[in-house]
Amino acid sequence: MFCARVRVLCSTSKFWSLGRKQPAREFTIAIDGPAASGKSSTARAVAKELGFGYIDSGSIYRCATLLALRQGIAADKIDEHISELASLISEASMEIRIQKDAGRHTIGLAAAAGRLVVPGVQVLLNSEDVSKEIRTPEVNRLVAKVASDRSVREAVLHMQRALAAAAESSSTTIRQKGKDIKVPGGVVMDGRDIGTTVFPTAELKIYLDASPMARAIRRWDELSNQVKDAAKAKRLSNSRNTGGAGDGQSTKPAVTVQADYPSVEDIARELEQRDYQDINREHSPLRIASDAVVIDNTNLTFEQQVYSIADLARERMGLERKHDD
Ligand SMILES: Nc1ncnc2c1ncn2[C@@H]1O[C@H](COP(=O)(O)OP(=O)(O)O)[C@@H](O)[C@H]1O
Ligand SMILES: Nc1ccn([C@H]2C[C@H](O)[C@@H](COP(=O)(O)OP(=O)(O)O)O2)c(=O)n1
Repeated sequence: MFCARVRVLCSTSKFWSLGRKQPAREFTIAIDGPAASGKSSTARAVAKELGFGYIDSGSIYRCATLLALRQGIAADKIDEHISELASLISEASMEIRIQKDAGRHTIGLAAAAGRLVVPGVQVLLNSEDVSKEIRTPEVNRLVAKVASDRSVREAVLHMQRALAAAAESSSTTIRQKGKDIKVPGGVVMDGRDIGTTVFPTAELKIYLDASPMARAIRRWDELSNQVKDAAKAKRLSNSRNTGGAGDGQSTKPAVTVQADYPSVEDIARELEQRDYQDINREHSPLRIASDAVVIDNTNLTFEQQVYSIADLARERMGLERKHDD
């Protein structure tokens, strides 16, 4: 059930090299910020609100990291194998599929979003669904290191721009106050350097932030929901295999929810380390673009942040705001 689908085959697509002129765009929203500040969930919901395309640029760096892990490249050997890795990325095909409905894995997200629809995203690397594999602790640990290399960033930049060009929605006309108004098509992309490097002329740049503890707690909530979900699925499959549905006849012990996910403090440490690497790297570090609107969502609801960004975009497109503050 997909409402949008983009595919980029790196080796055959038309690319734009670093520094060359960007393709003309209608309306681009760049959302940057530190890890777990709410970028991707917000970007997906804003894209859905405005009928725009969406690209999660972090997933491209995560795919690059997965390629490195699968090649057996050790974390401390990345530098030695970087040109091999950059050509693997250039030869890879990647597809980002936007799902209409929030899937099982987004239960926490759906709760946070209230009545907002937050589409899920499926990521395909060389036609294989790697949506889950790119979010494992191994990838989390290595991704900032992989993303710090210039040749990797150059290969990913080509992919980002090509994916965005393919994902951009086309313009439509609406009737407002008796007048026909052109609504531009567009794309929302989230990451670390979208407003500074990838789309420096984006029509709207948002820098999303939240306190380190709020971010760690949100990630912990996500993990604990995933673990509970997995345990529930296992319980269901066990009860199916034993022919009962929790009827007390089963000889197998009930599956208990294992606390095999990290503590909030562990997550806070991991986020802090990754932020440090992203902020202090030489190439395209995480920075607040001078013309970005900074939103600290520590005390905002998910809906508040999505609606305020969507309304800011509407204002800049010459449209009426839809939500009152
Ligand atoms: N304002 C908010 N209040 C509470 N939870 C939020 C808010 N914004 C985002 N979240 C939740 O925070 C978690 C991390 O968000 P995510 O979009 O994955 O961040 P990022 O892409 O920056 O890593 C998700 O579970 C999301 O639903
Ligand atoms: N435009 C981007 C997007 C992500 N990155 C890097 C930096 C991050 O540590 C990793 C993973 O990004 P991702 O957005 O998936 O990470 P979080 O969801 O915030 O935990 O990729 C980047 O350097 N530039």
